[in-house]
Amino acid sequence: MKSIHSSYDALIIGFGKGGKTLAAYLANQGWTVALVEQSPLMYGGTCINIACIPTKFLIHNAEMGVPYPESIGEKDQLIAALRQRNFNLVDQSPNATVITGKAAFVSPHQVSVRLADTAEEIRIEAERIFINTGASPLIPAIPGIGQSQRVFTSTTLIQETQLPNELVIIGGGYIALEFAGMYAQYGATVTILDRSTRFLPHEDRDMADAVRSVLLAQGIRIEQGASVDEIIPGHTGQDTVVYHTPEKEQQQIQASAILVATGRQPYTEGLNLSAAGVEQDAKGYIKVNELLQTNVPHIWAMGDVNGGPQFTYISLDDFRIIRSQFSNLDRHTLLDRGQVAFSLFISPPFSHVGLREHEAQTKGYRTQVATLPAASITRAQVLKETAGLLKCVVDADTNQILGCTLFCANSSELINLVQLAMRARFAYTVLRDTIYTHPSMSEGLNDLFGKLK
Ligand SMILES: Cc1cc2nc3c(=O)[nH]c(=O)nc-3n(C[C@H](O)[C@H](O)[C@H](O)COP(=O)(O)OP(=O)(O)OC[C@H]3O[C@@H](n4cnc5c(N)ncnc54)[C@H](O)[C@@H]3O)c2cc1C
Ligand SMILES: NC(=O)c1ccc[n+]([C@@H]2O[C@H](COP(=O)([O-])OP(=O)(O)OC[C@H]3O[C@@H](n4cnc5c(N)ncnc54)[C@H](O)[C@@H]3O)[C@@H](O)[C@H]2O)c1
Repeated sequence: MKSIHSSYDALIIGFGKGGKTLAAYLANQGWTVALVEQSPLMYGGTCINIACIPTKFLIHNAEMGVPYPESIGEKDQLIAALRQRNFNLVDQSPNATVITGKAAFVSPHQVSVRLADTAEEIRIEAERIFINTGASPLIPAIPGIGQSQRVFTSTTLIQETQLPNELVIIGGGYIALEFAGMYAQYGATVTILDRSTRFLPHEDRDMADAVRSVLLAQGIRIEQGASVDEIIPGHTGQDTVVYHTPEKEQQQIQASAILVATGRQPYTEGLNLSAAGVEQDAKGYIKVNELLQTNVPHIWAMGDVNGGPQFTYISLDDFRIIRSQFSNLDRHTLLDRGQVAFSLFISPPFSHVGLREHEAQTKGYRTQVATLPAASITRAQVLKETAGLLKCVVDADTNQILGCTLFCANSSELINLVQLAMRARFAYTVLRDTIYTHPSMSEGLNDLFGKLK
């Protein structure tokens, strides 16, 4: 281990995507950098250890038919290797040091760190401080939830080596749907209990209905408007989840595992932000300006903890915003971020960028809209992945693409192509008339945009 100094040019708290990239960048520029991470099992942050990478690996294995216990073992090997690689990425730089311990502010320029191995408390000062501490699962106050041995979060469920027979998922967002698809493919009986009365409430109804029918066909039961009243711990390998429907009818379901996927909250526990005078919003997110500076000008907040969209690529873009303040590169701020695409990794993946049809109409656009069944794309037939629907929304007055939703094989790649076209402000005709390789899912864009007049 490298020796720890009492003072650094930059102190980064948390080993998230933005923070680790910034640590390597600043160290390369000759700054002295300390990166504090509370757990050796979290080098590299949430994405590689407990979120994007392990879940997408497990989803892919499920699609390939690899048995669950084997998949969990392979996943553990993969993330151990990535963890080491991420540690080296920062710590092997001569100007950067990874310090393993829990950081807490003592004053605006000083942080105490309780070292993970010795429990010793050390103090570090830094001219500039970057907070990148992420988010943690939000656990609703459901009676019995604390007593149950079968309640899991996304972090703990993917550590289970045995497949749960009956998985009940509380929530209907990203984690709920990705885990539902994955565990159903591994062979579990899956029920989603979603408090919202509408499935995928932000999506156009035609797209939401297409997703819902595919998940139902995969054997997943979906209860909308389900409010969980109680979890009753059982002694025979199952708990009882008691919930009521919008019509106030009480229902019960048996669960060998219960996944709580009801959102995530900023991770500021123990950080003692008040000692630095850093302000938080009503939900606890750290308030930042368009440069990601907090109200204390030498302290920045990046990644999930600053209340932006919770994606790894947003944390990386937060790095770009901060980098532009310490380099000769053009200034990049939150104001020029533009449209952010996302992909929900169900089978097939569901991806979106820009405005939905209902949003474009609410904003007063005169729209042209087209949809295309995924089955009409030859590549989808080749892949035997014919489920799904594609949709585009175009400004009828300017031919600009307003939004696109792709529920089809490879949509997590295709959506980046559409996003690039939107960013370049291409007319939709560019995507319609581009020569794509064959047979490819991209060719679907010829046909989708070709349906517009
Ligand atoms: C199950 C799941 C699946 C996901 N899938 C995707 C996906 O497919 N694609 C995608 O883009 N996003 C996905 N996300 C979201 C993505 O993981 C997060 O947006 C991203 O990891 C946030 O990174 P971050 O930079 O904010 O910090 P994080 O990576 O969360 O890092 C924060 C680090 O700070 C440490 N820390 C916290 N407090 C302290 C302290 N006081 N002292 C020292 N260290 C501290 C933590 O241990 C942690 O390692 C997923 C999330 C989950 C939960
Ligand atoms: N593919 C990806 O990029 C990906 C994958 C997973 C997670 N993520 C990120 O992680 C974040 C957190 O994911 P998430 O799924 O936990 O949150 P989410 O905000 O996506 O969904 C929360 C869901 O829980 C429901 N809910 C809330 N309280 C409830 C209750 N008491 N009972 C029943 N349902 C309840 C809501 O209606 C909603 O459907 C996401 O916002 C996303 O940014 C991204």
